Amino acid sequence: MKILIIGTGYVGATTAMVFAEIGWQVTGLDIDAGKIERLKKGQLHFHEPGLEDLIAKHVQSGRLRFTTDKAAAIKEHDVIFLCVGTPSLPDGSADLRYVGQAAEDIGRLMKGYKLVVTKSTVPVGTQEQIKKWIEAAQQTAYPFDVASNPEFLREGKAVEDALHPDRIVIGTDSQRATEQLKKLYWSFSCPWIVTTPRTAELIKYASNSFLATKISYMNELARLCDELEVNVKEIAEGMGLDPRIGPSFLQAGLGYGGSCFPKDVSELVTTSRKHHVNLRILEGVTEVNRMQYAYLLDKVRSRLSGFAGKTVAVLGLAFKPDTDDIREAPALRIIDQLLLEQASVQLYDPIASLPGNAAYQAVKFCTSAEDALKGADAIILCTEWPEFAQLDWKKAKKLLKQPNLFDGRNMMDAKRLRALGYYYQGIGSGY
Ligand SMILES: NC(=O)c1ccc[n+]([C@@H]2O[C@H](COP(=O)([O-])OP(=O)(O)OC[C@H]3O[C@@H](n4cnc5c(N)ncnc54)[C@H](O)[C@@H]3O)[C@@H](O)[C@H]2O)c1
Ligand SMILES: O=c1ccn([C@@H]2O[C@H](COP(=O)(O)OP(=O)(O)O[C@H]3O[C@H](CO)[C@@H](O)[C@H](O)[C@H]3O)[C@@H](O)[C@H]2O)c(=O)[nH]1
Repeated sequence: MKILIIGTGYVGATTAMVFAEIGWQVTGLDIDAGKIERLKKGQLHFHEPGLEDLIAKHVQSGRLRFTTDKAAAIKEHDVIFLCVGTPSLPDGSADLRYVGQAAEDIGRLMKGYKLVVTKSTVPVGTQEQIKKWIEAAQQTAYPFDVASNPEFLREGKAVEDALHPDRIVIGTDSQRATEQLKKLYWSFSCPWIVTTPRTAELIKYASNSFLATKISYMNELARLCDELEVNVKEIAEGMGLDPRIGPSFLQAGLGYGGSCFPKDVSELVTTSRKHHVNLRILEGVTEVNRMQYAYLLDKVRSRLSGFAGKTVAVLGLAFKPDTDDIREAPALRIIDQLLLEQASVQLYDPIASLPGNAAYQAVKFCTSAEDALKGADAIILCTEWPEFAQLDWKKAKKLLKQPNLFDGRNMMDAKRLRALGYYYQGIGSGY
């Protein structure tokens, strides 16, 4: 079986690598010629630890190739994975235009049986819609099957997650598709869930929304911790030792960002409303997350008695470490607000950069953390890059105008920094 991956972003490039790694012949197809040119040379167009080396290895061996030639690619491959983006529409629901375009291409250009597998995160009922799009575009009624196979990898840990998944979920009504997918994933020994397309689609949204719920729960609790002079990190530790709760996703901070949680929670809430079901917990999760950055910013504003004329060092831009992805990054909301309130912003991130638009012209993008601290009245830590913990904070204090440190990721040792003379505030850092 030859595998075609449509869309070579985070999920597509990683999926292509995984199938090449277990021995299949794989082609990546994208409409973005710039991305394909780089991938052909074994270069990645985003930052993901370990992925570029593996892609380069398989490009060199000839097991992995990349193209923009839709007609040839669709004709030559029996199994096609859809890995295109599904961003949010203004009403919060998923924009399926890229999925629709890819399905239409498949219908129009197929010349024999195809198995079309959706890895993109898509709303419940999308497999039925994909079938209709393909059928509508077909000139000859070649047979095909569709299947949902949601992806659970995390950015920054994509290689590890994709090569060692904790489950594989397959949603299809076709026995032939199930058998083909089991053959494709031959080397994986994790649990399998084979179910209906709708169930598979909902498992993905339910998983992301539950993880987002854990985070918002801890963020709300952190606000109470601040009032009660209790440290939320110790609460998380105490809770996490209960195996029914588990230690992960209990870190309070600036809230969740990235290309998945915000849009997926929003899609599930929007779809539910269309079915006259109000997911009140998830509405609360979204609301807590929306205001979490403002919670920290209020503390900074109050400490500085307003932002006008003040210099603020923002450390970290990416929505989390080990990625250059800034989609829905809390740091962006913070920078927007600081600029609005006429602060001077000095920003540093080890790999992420600001969008090139005029709104951010006023931000001084620095080449080191130390550079960003020079003359600052306050520091806001927005991403828990390890290099920030390793900074010489004693020396750093001398660079600052005022030693105010606001830790949006609760990553620093509060006692040590206070002993060094910093005014330190985390989120729910309590005492
Ligand atoms: N990023 C993640 O960590 C992650 C994890 C799990 C699931 N997902 C889901 O996977 C999907 C893809 O996410 P991503 O982050 O990889 O997106 P992305 O934006 O990084 O990549 C999507 C790619 O698809 C290409 N594309 C769009 N339309 C196309 C078409 N008709 N033909 C060929 N290529 C086309 C784009 O040019 C782009 O390169 C989304 O539904 C997302 O929710 C993402
Ligand atoms: O305890 C925690 C854990 C995470 N976060 C934040 O939550 C966001 C998302 O983090 P993470 O889940 O690690 O990153 P993603 O790459 O967005 O991965 C999520 O979204 C993907 C896309 O759907 C899924 O495939 C993954 O399973 C799911 O973890 C980030 O802003 C983190 O800073 C917290 O604030 N506290």
